[in-house]
Amino acid sequence: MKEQFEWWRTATIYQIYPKSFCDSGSQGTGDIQGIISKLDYLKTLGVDAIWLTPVYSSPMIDNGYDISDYYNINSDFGTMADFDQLLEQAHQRGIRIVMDIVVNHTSTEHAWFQSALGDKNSPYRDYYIWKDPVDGGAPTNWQSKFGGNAWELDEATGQYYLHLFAKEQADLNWENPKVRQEVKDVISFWAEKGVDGFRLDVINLISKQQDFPNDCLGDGRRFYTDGPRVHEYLQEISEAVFQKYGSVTVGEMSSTTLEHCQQYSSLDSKELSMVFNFHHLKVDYSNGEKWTKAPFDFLQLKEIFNHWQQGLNGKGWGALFWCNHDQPRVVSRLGDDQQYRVESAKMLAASVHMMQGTPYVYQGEEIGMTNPGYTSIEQYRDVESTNMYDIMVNEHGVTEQDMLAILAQKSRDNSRTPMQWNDSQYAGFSKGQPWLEVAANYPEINAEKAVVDDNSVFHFYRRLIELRKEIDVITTGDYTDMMPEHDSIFCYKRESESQVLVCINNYYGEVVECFLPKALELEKGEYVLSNYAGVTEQKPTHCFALQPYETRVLLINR
Ligand SMILES: O=P(O)(O)OC[C@H]1O[C@H](O[C@H]2O[C@H](CO)[C@@H](O)[C@H](O)[C@H]2O)[C@H](O)[C@@H](O)[C@@H]1O
Repeated sequence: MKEQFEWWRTATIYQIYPKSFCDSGSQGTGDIQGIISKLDYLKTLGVDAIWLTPVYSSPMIDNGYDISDYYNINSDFGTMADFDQLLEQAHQRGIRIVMDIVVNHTSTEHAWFQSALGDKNSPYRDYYIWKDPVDGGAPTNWQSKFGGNAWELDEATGQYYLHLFAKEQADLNWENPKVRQEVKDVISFWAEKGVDGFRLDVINLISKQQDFPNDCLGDGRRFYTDGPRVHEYLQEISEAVFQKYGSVTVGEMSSTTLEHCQQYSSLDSKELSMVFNFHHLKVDYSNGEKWTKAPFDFLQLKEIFNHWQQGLNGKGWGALFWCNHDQPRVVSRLGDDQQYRVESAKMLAASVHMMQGTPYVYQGEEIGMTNPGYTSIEQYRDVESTNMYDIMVNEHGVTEQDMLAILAQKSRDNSRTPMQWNDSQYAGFSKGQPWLEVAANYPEINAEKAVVDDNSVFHFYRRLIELRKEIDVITTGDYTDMMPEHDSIFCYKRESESQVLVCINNYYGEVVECFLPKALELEKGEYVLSNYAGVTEQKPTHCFALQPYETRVLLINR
């Protein structure tokens, strides 16, 4: 079958957020030379590819997701020569490079927008989405994902432009064929350089319902999420660029559905290789609201995994992940980042890495980095966090103390703290003061310590990455949740004609008894991985006690 020859189905991809990864000097922000200096570390971890979040020219209102020039490197990160060196050095080590492409919107400092602003006759006016005022105000009640109305007035022309994110991120008008041609040109430029793939930012938002109705039920997302022409546009770009260059592609799908994702990532590769969806990361949203402080719903988490694992099997392909630059650290979120930090970080890792899909590891996840526990609004830098703080405190009457507690759980800055390389000043991230405060636990939690400790979270991830290449059923097997009703164990089975793999996880800090069905042929089985000493030497049994946050991976060769 074709998919057996696609490298990314057995690969693990490492996400780098360059601003926070490694500074080769003392400016306090990471750079490309810093990344090059850590390629051997990534080689030791065993990852197949790096997904690099945006390094293009940008005013950095949204840390690079506001691009002002798609053909240049942001001077804070280095030069095009540095980028070419990174590509060459990564390739020399057998590591591929996946670039982030942000084409739902551009920065308002992009030359196209600068020409369009204030001039209805600009050749670039129709590159963006402009509307006349309605009743003297915004054209619709759609909300920006970063807070407030999604339309901003262009005073010179009296029209509004659409921005689904910050007002400095203007949405492109994909109805205009010239915009689609520009997108193809941009992607071709990087593919020609030898870049191996692309991660497409919020790509399912590019097609808006053209009558732009008010949303009396919500924030407007139903009129542009998985919109009317999105599949047509993706097929057009794929045919012109991705298929031509053999690029791997992963689409970030905001608030999407399984049915659309089956089509985006269908096995005929007409659109994308795979998709990110975020439903499993909303199980700690109270009534669907992100800006709340709530415990996670364990049964709902399992239901979501079951829905997506079974729904994509044989129809599409998903990315497997807990962490990225928009999500809090998973060990703080779903694990125990104090007493059982190491055990819970490993258990959470195993529970997604043994599923079907392509795992993504976000920088620092592989050493069990935690949320920093900021206590003051001055410590935050993220545009979404600071906007929402103002809105919740000044417009919704949330107390400052409550909002700080919410940010400590939900802010995107939780994952953007500098990478903890060693126990020297600033965690070895930079010789100068970092742009965002380092988490105070870096003397204990850092890469240097992890690499020399065989029992570290780092070596557990390394083993997970290896197992994916050694055991076929991890890539190909069907998925069944064996205990969907259990209130603390997540135990699922992967099954092919020749193998059965069972991944058993205790999601809580108490010992719990686990009973495996008699039908499992345990006499042919062995434990291939565990986060507790001595388990892999044991013969599997049908009944045993699972320790706090214990994970066991059991393989049965039929
Ligand atoms: O939570 P969802 O509605 O499912 O959306 C998924 C994520 O979408 C946005 O992330 C990406 O686009 C932003 C604008 O370019 C950028 O700021 C972000 O860094 C990108 O990853 C949204 O900002 C995230 O919070 C959502 O998780």
